[in-house]
Amino acid sequence: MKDIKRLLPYMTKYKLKLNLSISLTILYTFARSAQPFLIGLIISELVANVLGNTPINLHYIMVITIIIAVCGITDAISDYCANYFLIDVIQKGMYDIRSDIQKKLNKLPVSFFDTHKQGDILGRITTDVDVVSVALQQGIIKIFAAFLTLFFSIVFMFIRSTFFGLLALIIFPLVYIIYRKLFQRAQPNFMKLQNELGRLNSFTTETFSSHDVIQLFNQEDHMQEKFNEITESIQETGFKSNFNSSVINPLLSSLLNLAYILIFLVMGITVLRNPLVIGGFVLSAALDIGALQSFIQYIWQFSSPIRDITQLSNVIQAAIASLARVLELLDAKEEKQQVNNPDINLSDMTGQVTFNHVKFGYSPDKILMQDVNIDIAPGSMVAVVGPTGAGKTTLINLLMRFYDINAGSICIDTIDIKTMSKPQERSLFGMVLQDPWLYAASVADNIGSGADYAERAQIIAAAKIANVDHYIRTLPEGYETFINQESSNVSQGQKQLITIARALVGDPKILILDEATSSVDTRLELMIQSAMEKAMENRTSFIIAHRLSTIRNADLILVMNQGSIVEHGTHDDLLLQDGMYSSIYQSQFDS
Ligand SMILES: Nc1ncnc2c1ncn2[C@@H]1O[C@H](COP(=O)(O)OP(=O)(O)OP(=O)(O)O)[C@@H](O)[C@H]1O
Repeated sequence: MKDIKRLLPYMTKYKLKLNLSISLTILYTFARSAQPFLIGLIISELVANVLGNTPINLHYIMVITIIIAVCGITDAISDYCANYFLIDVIQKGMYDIRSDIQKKLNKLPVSFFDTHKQGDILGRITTDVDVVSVALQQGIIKIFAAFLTLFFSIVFMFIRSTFFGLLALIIFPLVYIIYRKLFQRAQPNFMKLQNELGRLNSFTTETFSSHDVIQLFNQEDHMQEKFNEITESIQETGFKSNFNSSVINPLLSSLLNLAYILIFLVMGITVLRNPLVIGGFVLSAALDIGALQSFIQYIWQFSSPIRDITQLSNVIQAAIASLARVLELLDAKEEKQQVNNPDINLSDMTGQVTFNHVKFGYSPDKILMQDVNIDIAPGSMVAVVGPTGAGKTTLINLLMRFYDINAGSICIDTIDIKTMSKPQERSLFGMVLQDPWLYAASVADNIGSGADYAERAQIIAAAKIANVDHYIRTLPEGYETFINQESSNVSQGQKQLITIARALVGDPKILILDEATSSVDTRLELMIQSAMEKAMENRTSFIIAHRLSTIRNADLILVMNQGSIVEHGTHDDLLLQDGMYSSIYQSQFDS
């Protein structure tokens, strides 16, 4: 219930349309419920005229018939319009939820994505929001209309006969108790089902994105087994939840039929014993034929809204589970919003970097870096090397403040990076990641995204430094060539050059290059190497090097192992030390 309340602001934002929809629903359910009552009035009048041997009161019958026609037309038109406005409100509400999720994702810390799988997040934005939207669309108006129809029907029944009105009311506590019991039984399974669907989403995203690797390592059978395990669990929880939910409808229908039989029985008795007197109390006079006809119609009509409510039970239960997953994402702890520090003049910064007694662990109980100290002069080229898992990427992650350190400080130009806002700090950096990721947009937009408001001249200048201007000009539409979703219309090496241009477009003070491990042909490799060398000129640069041949000219080489800097110096110094660097270098040289 608390979760459903959280949805309300998304709907009430569109107050006018929502109120219109609610008013029109009240109108059409009233008009619909009035019809049996009005027909009953005509029948009563006809019967009274025939039995009393009086002429048929045509005027009365005519007036009521016109009212019935007006009710019928009002019913149809307002039903249509109520749906129209409600669907509009719901779709706008879902749009708002999705954009809130998108905004939220931008505010979440990097560590959130370490613990939440991509496919699962994707499922929450797409499927879960959709399940909520369908339930609101199919459910909310039907359930609201169902309750109103029941309410108005009872009101009309009471107008005709208080006793039978009361009798009809006994159905409701019965329906409520059964519905609540079955609903509670099915709900945990619906939650499990939505989570399992999230797991399937993650699994398929992972397998599709690494399809070639799976085939390369003959992992198809293993993946198939994992897939079967998830889908079997979905099948099992899907059966349990939907079966429990689907039992509600037939069970309630049987009970309703029993209740009707009871009511008809009492009606029959009142006709035989008029008035019905129990224990000295006059409970009821027999209904006349018109009233009897209205009652029978109302009682049969009861089943329709009750059936609507019960039939929608599984849609609603699935939506409650999906809503919980959506809200969990919306409630995730955000990174603190930071304001730019006005005392910092970014354009005056030189790119000097220091790490002072930095201590860090991805989790507090597993410290990776105990005491890292580095001092890098502005404009130096720094290479970070070391075996896999040594902490090279972590060092960069900390410098970029993707994670906060446990102790110590990291400074740029003696200013602790914690005193800057993250956007302020990150505007000092250009970054070339190991995976040269491009998004579906033109080449120019891809390069331009490396800076705020990059002009065409800046884009071309960056492409020239990155040795990629000539290649771009040979493309069918030059800088306007559209790079497709998978970036499959540019080669791996060309992608790397474009990402170098992207990193340079904002003329950053500090450049980070995570050297790609995948090999490209020798000519392209030379082009990439020369692009990187040009890119590093006149700025502080960090290069995570996998091929030591690229870093011989580095001003400083940091050798990392198990989170610590175990050696540092120039290439020649380190070879003389004959330590870890020397042995890594030797092994690469030998191979
Ligand atoms: N997001 C993370 N959450 C938890 N542990 C992590 C995370 N990222 C890295 N680690 C762990 O931290 C250690 C250092 O990892 P890091 O990625 O910095 O190494 P690396 O030197 O860059 O390795 P490689 O050369 O293989 O890229 C490893 O033991 C790794 O398992």
